[in-house]
Amino acid sequence: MTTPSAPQGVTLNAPLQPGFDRILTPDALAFVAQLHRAFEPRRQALLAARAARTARLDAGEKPDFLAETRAVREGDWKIAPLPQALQRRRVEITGPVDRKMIINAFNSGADSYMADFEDANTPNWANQIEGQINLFDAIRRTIHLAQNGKTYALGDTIATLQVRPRGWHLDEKHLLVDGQRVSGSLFDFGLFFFHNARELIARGAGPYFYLPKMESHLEARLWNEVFVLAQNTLGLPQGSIKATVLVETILAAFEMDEILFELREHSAGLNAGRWDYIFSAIKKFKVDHDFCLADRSQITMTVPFMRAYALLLLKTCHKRGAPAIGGMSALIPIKNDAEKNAKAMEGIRMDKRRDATDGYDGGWVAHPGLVSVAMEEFVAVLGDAPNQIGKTRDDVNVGAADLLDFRPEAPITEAGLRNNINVGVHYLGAWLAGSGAVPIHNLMEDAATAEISRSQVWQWIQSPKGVLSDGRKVTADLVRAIIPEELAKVKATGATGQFDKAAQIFEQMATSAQFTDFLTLPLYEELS
Ligand SMILES: CC(=O)SCCNC(=O)CCNC(=O)[C@H](O)C(C)(C)COP(=O)(O)OP(=O)(O)OC[C@H]1O[C@@H](n2cnc3c(N)ncnc32)[C@H](O)[C@@H]1OP(=O)(O)O
Ligand SMILES: O=CC(=O)O
Ligand SMILES: [Mg+2]
Repeated sequence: MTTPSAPQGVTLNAPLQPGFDRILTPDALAFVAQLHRAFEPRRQALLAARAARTARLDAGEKPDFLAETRAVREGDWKIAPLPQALQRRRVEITGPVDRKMIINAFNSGADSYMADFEDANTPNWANQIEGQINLFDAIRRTIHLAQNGKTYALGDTIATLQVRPRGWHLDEKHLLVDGQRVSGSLFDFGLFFFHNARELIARGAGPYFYLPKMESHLEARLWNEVFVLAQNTLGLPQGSIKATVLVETILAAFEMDEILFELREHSAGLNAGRWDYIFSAIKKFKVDHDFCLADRSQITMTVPFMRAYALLLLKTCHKRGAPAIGGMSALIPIKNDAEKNAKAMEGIRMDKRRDATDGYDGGWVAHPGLVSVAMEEFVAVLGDAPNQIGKTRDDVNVGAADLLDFRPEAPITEAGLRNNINVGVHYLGAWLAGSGAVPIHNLMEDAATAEISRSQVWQWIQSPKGVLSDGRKVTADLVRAIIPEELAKVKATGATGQFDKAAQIFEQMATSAQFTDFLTLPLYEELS
């Protein structure tokens, strides 16, 4: 519908539930429309460039560091100084923008909190707008909640807020400008920035963001231009915005210096987004018959290509005076099983110890129950220091071949195949029902981890190397036979979700000859 007060050319295709008008004001919509008109052609051109690059990779091209940006890599420059609020980021908690979780995350004891409109979130209309309302209230400290006999409000000391808008590939179909869907990135960023940038600055912090799933420095340049226009429009000083880029695609790993350089006035460093990174490696080399990774559980941070990526990210950041933030272990606290829980906590401890010892300035956790364990590991290395950006890693030497050293290839097991199918069906079903982050088999699953599961099944069917350790080839027929069995197991957990529909979509995505670029693209079209 076009509301009477909607700006020229702006159409809202969704119900205005009570309170939504606080966010969807005519001025805020006009701001998003301004961003759309300024940047949508570039977004589309960059998405087309992704597709063209994919076609070249499918034809056998191997990524390498860019010849045309050698001067940037070899130049002596640093990012702009960090604001006080982003100097200390030893533990960052992340989570969906649900009201209770927002309050819990702010109060968790973490230095920073990344409110997630991306991997941990189903971008249905209610989640997107309620998430904006929740953040609006939290920033002004008016947020509170009474639920299940408990009351929730912000404590005196809260984490520094960072917000992750959706990636460039996603649309927001409920807002049309001049008849076109707007970008999900610009919708999430635009509404948040319009309402909160000034307020955040007045409260001693600023509009801080995490930027997901970029594949090139040109995509970072687009974000930088968005920031410049946004700051000018609101009359805020250039450089007020700070953004940390997730290096979570294999192609971005070849352009880390360039990404920091593009955003240098607005940069708050890089983060090693491990799960999307693994997914991206599978996606970009999906038709390379020499490439086929083992069971998902085998692809840890210490396998050759992941270790190379983590060290190169760290070295690149510190050379440029930028924070290097570690990614997330999928381990979460395990209720009612002390032994398993102790093992999970030890896993978290080891993960953070490795990052801190390597030189990372902080790392992500998925759950408030993990903050103190992660903090202990960073404090053990950093002491009172806010970060260890001064620890340069000139000893690290990572080349293209190291980033592309895709091992291990074995084992691929029936248990691994079943687990991928089970997780895929469960996650897709939960996502369709509105939950973008779910505990499955005692692990955090979100859009990035689920992407690995479903893309591995696709690749194991397509690749000659997709052979189980008992000698059976993974085939579409085998996968079709297993799906109903795993669907029944998912339903038997009593979890909430649209699992029958999820199983259909999973089967289609896993067994069709064509690879689906992002699982969230077809799923989004299923949302009303
Ligand atoms: C690949 C990536 O992009 S990683 C980043 C994206 N992923 C994420 O952010 C995942 C964040 N984590 C989560 O969503 C959740 O921890 C889950 C879904 C994995 C598990 O959630 P639950 O099953 O609800 O956990 P659990 O029951 O143990 O929660 C205990 C309490 O902690 C709260 N909690 C759990 N995780 C979080 C979180 N990340 N932020 C804030 N509060 C949280 C719960 O709301 C609950 O609160 P309550 O006691 O007041 O009711
Ligand atoms: O966004 C983080 C990731 O690991 O993916
Ligand atoms: Mg990710």
